[in-house]
Amino acid sequence: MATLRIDNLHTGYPGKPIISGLTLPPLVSGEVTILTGPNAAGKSTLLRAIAGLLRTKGSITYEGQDLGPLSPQKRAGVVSFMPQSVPTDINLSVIEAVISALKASPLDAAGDGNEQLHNRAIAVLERIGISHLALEPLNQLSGGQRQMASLARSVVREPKVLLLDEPTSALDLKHQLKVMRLARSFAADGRIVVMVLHDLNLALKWADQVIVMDKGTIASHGRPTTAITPDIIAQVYGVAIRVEICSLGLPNLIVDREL
Ligand SMILES: Nc1ncnc2c1ncn2[C@@H]1O[C@H](COP(=O)(O)OP(=O)(O)OP(=O)(O)O)[C@@H](O)[C@H]1O
Repeated sequence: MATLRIDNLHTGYPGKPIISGLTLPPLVSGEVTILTGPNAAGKSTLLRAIAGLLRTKGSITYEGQDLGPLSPQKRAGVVSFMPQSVPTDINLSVIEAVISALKASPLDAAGDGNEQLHNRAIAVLERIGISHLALEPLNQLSGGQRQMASLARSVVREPKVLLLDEPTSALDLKHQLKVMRLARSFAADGRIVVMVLHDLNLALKWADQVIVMDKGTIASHGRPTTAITPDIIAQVYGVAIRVEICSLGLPNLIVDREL
């Protein structure tokens, strides 16, 4: 079992510290961790820091190896980050965008020729269920289609750690379930999957572990029904909720009122 450890992490933006001394529970391969919490809690900042996109102090280790000193290329071979907003100005087809994510990756450096890169990209589009969009220009896709294409770009490098920032925010109900099922299957491949989600019902039903962040710190963590309780949600969001077990035996969150 591979483990990502984040200890005493400090990060933020120039002149604007957001996270100061954060230690996360271990993130392990095979598991989906859902990171949730109010707007501006620091969730995206945390993912960006793990991805190596922000200056950090403290330690981020994968399998005991400090990721800090790795070159961007080596780090991208370990960690892949799907950002919240998908660029709309890329003048590429979906398949070209997925292949471009592979270029300069360790898989490319391993000497795979263009045909292998193309086949790898097609296989990912098929797995994600969007091979019919392969030749569509990225900038002419719907928001949800673009989000699925962005997911393809983030997984094509076969990262050990997959960081997905609100990957379901533009998706209809069916595609939300599809992405949650895919996230579980990426974990089943042996990856560490971390997703930022606002939908606490998806978190309750699909996560192995939930981390609730608030103001750059951890408000709670653990198995979904341990981390998401009426007390924690009242404290962090100022909202009264109930968690009931539905007829399928799954936890279901009902929002009652603002407090
Ligand atoms: N590029 C940036 N430069 C400066 N400050 C930033 C930048 N991006 C985010 N911030 C600030 O960092 C804080 C945390 O933002 P972050 O995006 O990490 O929150 P979040 O928990 O992901 O929020 P949301 O749920 O609204 O997406 C906010 O106060 C925000 O204003």
